[in-house]
Amino acid sequence: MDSYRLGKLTVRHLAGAQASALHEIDLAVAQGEQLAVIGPSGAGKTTLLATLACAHAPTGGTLRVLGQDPWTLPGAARHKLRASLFLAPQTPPLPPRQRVVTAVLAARLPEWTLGQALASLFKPADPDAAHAALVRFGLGDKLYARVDRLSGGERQRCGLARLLLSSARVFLVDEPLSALDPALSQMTLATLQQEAVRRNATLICSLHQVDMARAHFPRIVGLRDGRIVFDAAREDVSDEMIAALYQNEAMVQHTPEAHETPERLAVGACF
Ligand SMILES: Nc1ncnc2c1ncn2[C@@H]1O[C@H](COP(=O)(O)OP(=O)(O)OP(=O)(O)O)[C@@H](O)[C@H]1O
Repeated sequence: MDSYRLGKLTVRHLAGAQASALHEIDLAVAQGEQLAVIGPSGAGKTTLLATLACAHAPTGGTLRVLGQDPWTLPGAARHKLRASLFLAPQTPPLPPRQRVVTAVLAARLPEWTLGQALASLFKPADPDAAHAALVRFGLGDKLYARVDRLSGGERQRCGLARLLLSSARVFLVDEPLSALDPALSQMTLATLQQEAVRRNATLICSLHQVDMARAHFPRIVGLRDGRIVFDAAREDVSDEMIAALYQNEAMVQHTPEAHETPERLAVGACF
């Protein structure tokens, strides 16, 4: 079964300008596939991941998630579908005063009753599982640390450790390496990819590190101005395609019109 099938999908932010954040996106992703989404700032990567996580309703086109249309499902069924999708935002929403163990175990909230959830706030339900997840991200010594005492990179990996405790079949990870040094970046990406393979989960990861994307992901989607510029196997992605994707429009040479010549401007400036 496909994890995703998008047809001419368009998304507009309510508070945004008139332009859509995603414009007529066609995309099919098979279960277990691993792909990186790259593109300049503002290209729409975060919006795409949030839409795939069913956090944003599209304004046009079609979206099928694990064979279902999330936005025609009743609320309870959509909630159940969302539990199969793990969205790891770039800045994980971890309560600052909470212990790391509690924050990581919160990944199990969708499976718990209210009583179990409340009990785990006072006595963590499964600290061994939380510890094992943290070890895989190099945070084994932070189990009982307070979240607000973690560095930015530690907090980011703490958010990713939650993913290991979830029962998700799709991992949607937004710029997981933005606060990490090169060695931690390698380890973090390897852990995410190994876990995805282990449970045959789909991994869709937005990255600013183009070299990491090309080195580690078999499929690369290039996004710019809310549109897919290319969707290709990594061996088919050339340096020219990358350069065009990131080409800065502001740097494009502007040929002045006759009335904008320096002489004319100078005369105008004198008077
Ligand atoms: N909540 C919002 N309300 C209004 N507009 C938004 C909102 N979030 C994003 N946008 C706009 O949607 C477009 C896509 O933004 P998005 O955050 O998806 O890009 P991105 O590729 O993830 O950028 P970055 O690499 O800088 O994180 C941008 O023009 C942005 O200004």
